[in-house]
Amino acid sequence: MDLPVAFRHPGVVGAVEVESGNANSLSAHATNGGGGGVEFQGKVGFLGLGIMGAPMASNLISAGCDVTVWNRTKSKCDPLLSLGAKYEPSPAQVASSCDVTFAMLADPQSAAEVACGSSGAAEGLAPGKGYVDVSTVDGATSKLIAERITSTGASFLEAPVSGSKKPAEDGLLIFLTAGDESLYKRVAPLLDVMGKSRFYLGDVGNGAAMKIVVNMVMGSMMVSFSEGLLLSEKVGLDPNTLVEVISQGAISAPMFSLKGPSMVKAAYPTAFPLKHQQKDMRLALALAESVSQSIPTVAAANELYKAAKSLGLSDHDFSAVIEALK
Ligand SMILES: NC(=O)C1=CN([C@@H]2O[C@H](COP(=O)(O)OP(=O)(O)OC[C@H]3O[C@@H](n4cnc5c(N)ncnc54)[C@H](OP(=O)(O)O)[C@@H]3O)[C@@H](O)[C@H]2O)C=CC1
Ligand SMILES: O=CCCC(=O)O
Repeated sequence: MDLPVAFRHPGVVGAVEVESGNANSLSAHATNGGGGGVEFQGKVGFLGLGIMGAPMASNLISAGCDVTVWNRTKSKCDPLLSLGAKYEPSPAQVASSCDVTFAMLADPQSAAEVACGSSGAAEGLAPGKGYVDVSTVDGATSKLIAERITSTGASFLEAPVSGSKKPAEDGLLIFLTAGDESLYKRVAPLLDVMGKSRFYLGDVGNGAAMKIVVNMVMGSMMVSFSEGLLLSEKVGLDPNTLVEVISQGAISAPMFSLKGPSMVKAAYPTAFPLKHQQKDMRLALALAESVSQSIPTVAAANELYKAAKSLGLSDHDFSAVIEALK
């Protein structure tokens, strides 16, 4: 297996061992909002313009890329078209008119349908083209998509992202890539427009697995934090003070400081939809089952996300899981 490659733009502080930024990424970021300068020759397709896809595509346009978009609900293309994007009426037509096509879809089913279904991207792909799936899916789905894409002669990279709505808007996502390494190198300047760091993890499935493990930790942390907020309040403490105390200690995490104050007010403005977090807990449980790894905390947390979904909170932020404990 290839060694993981870590990259981070200079000046971004983080916990991982990293290489210094390269000229490509700097030029791409330097031109954000100004146009021109991204060291990528060719047309870029973008399929799926939800909470994440829209700002990611928008950043590519702002960096001067020639972007063509498609979304199942066509009206979501309009803001991108007003920024200068082109439109094609199917994933196949986007893939056929572009050199590299990105896809940011809701779940394994939609990612497979958009890539492999009728009028799906594969129908428009050919040798020399690339397909980069940035959705969060399981490894089996990613491998199925990879097989269909590569059967056309095109190359495939999975590249799920860590980071939510705001990092997507700010071009500060973390890409967890795996698959065709030459495609990885070819799209690196584009990943650097949309993200602050990128990891190359080897064979298809490794990026998906890394993303699922990260999100299962996040989902369990959110449940534990929710329990703490409610318990502190029940015993007469101010939960806002708990948020402040946590922020100063060893378990400090941006997620707690960012979401805690609104959770105390029972407000859950959507950055990461709860239904997607529950999907990721489900994918984590299946991944763990496949290697007989016990993850009882994730199993318990998943039950709360399921309960929150049945309370009608699917499209709220995943921090709304606290409601299932009330
Ligand atoms: N939000 C976040 O913080 C993060 C999300 N992710 C992952 O990124 C992916 C996208 O998330 P996000 O943008 O938040 O999700 P959204 O729910 O906002 O967007 C989902 C996208 O998938 C499309 N879609 C859903 N079903 C189908 C289908 N059957 N056929 C075609 N298109 C379909 C939607 O189209 P339409 O507009 O027509 O509904 C929309 O473009 C998910 O896998 C999620 O887990 C990863 C990191 C962070
Ligand atoms: O998949 C969603 C991840 C959200 C985040 O990393 O903040």
